[in-house]
Amino acid sequence: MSDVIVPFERPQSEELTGADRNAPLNIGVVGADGRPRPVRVLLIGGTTDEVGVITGRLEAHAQRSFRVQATDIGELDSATEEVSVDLVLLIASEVGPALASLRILRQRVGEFPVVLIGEPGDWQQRELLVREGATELIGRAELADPGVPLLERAIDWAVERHELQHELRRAREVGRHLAHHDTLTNLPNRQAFRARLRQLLAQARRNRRQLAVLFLDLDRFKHINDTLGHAVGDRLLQEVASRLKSCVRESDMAARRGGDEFNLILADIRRGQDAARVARKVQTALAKPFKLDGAEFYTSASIGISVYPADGRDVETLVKHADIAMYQAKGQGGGTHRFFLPNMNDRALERLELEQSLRLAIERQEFRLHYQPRIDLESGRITGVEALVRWQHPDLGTIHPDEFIPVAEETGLIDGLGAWVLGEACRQAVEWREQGIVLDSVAVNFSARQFRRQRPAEVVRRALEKAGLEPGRLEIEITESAVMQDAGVALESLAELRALGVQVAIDDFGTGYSSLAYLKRFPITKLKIDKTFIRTLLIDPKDAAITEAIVAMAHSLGLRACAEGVETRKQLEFLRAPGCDEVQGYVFSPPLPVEQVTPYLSGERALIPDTTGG
Ligand SMILES: Nc1nc2c(ncn2[C@@H]2O[C@@H]3COP(=O)(O)O[C@H]4[C@@H](O)[C@H](n5cnc6c(=O)[nH]c(N)nc65)O[C@@H]4COP(=O)(O)O[C@H]3[C@H]2O)c(=O)[nH]1
Repeated sequence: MSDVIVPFERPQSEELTGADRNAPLNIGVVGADGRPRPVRVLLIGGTTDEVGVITGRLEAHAQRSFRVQATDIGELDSATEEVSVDLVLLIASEVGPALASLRILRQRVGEFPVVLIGEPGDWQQRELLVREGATELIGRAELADPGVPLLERAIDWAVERHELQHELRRAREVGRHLAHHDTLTNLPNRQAFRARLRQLLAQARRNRRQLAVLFLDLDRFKHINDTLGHAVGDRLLQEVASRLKSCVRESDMAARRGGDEFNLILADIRRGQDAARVARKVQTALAKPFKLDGAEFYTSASIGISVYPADGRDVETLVKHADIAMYQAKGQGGGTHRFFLPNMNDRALERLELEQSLRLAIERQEFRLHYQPRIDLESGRITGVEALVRWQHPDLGTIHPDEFIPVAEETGLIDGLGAWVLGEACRQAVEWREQGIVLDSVAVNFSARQFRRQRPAEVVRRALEKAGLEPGRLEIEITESAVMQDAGVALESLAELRALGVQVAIDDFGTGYSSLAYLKRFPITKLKIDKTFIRTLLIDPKDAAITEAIVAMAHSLGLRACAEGVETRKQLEFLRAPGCDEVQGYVFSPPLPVEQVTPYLSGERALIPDTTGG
């Protein structure tokens, strides 16, 4: 074996011209430092003269230098063991040895261009040689002719073709990667997740091991996306993806299903609690603030867990059950995990049925509004009513909002339903006015989603205009938790509502976590004390103290205080002392259909506090 080192800087060859000379032949020509390096050539076979001719011609090559190792065809086996080559020149006249050499080369050295220098055989033989790895074929006789730069061209073409093949392979790999990965987060996508889960299930079955599927949905993601824009939402998802990856082992998988939903596979767990540990780890990872665009965001996830084989033996069942468990976690307020339990299935089915009939209910106009009077505690006058929606289900009878508002919220059906409630309440207020019943205000509940939607004031303005109601006669009730979800954005929406002239009450006050700094700045008109405090007012001195404190705080902020859920005369009396302005509750009246409430509003019937409850 000889080793010929050819210096790198070569004068330009007169033989290679035009496109050939400038062709970008990079494979094997660029070293690790980014600088061109000699092309490593393995020259196999040939006579001493031929080896001499070839090395001479390579030395004279215009653009690159070559480092040639020559070996006999018979020594190929041992020669290729430790060489790394960029290009092979194989001299073999017979098809048999040429094919055998090509096969050895492919096995031992791998992928590289091969210029076969031999006797031109028939096309079938040529085809066979190409199939076995010959990139270019030239005749042995042509080597000797210095006037024809066939060898140089063959080398250039071989390298070029090899490079193209290489690029094609890479493009295919990229294509395959894209087909199996989510472009935003670069995590495996849903298809890849399913394929991997199928594979891991087969392994778990063989080895009698357990595995867990986690279904993860970010809490409040839609809110971030809606209010801060998709660009911030996307960056948050990317950051979440990388945190999720760091929570699982190499053998596990973190995948993105789409939107803000992710799946994890824990490939091998000893008991279910191992999955709970990972779920907690994920929550801890997500609890750290996300710094995007110079601002800090917080998110958490609702995680459902299903375990093979207890909760399912196939991909579909395990994913479905983890999804159901995730909904349960979400129902607990998010930021937590739940294991799948068999009875969750029934509840999930019920929910699905509810969702389906809720869609129909809107079309079939099965909703009615009931109105609960609100009374000024000092004068006993009815100041207004709160509109509360009821669903007259054709089979199930009256369904209360606590059962369907959350479903309507999650599915987005609240948009249509909320708009109907608002329009109907405004229309009714105008109808009462036309009957001579003038109320301070009619209150309408706005759900968190309705409020989050951009410009709730616009929806309200249109409803007022359509009904012909003065803005001051409408009160919008928004729960404390909905407002505090993103107090900064709420501040703007509330200001717009107030600018319209409508009144705004914070509902269920005391149950959420109000930032008093924000509360001070909110342009609201009323605080409604949650009925849970009123219920235990006379039993629990702490609730009594909280109620008094809320009334005092409302007054010092220049707001009215309204107590909800007042059921007894004693509660009513208690509320007088701190100067609570208004009350609402069964002690006066439950929410009533319009025909029953109207006589009270018109004064035709008097609203007398109920004494039966004590
Ligand atoms: N224990 C007790 N309860 C009393 C008493 N007086 C009234 N209530 C009930 O307390 C709830 C007060 O409404 P909320 O806090 O706004 O709570 C409402 C509100 O958050 C929501 N909701 C009702 N209608 C609508 C609507 O049109 N849109 C939206 N987004 N939410 C609505 O559903 C919740 C429940 O509504 P309802 O079932 O009508 O329940 C009503 C009412 O019937 C009492 O003395 N004792």
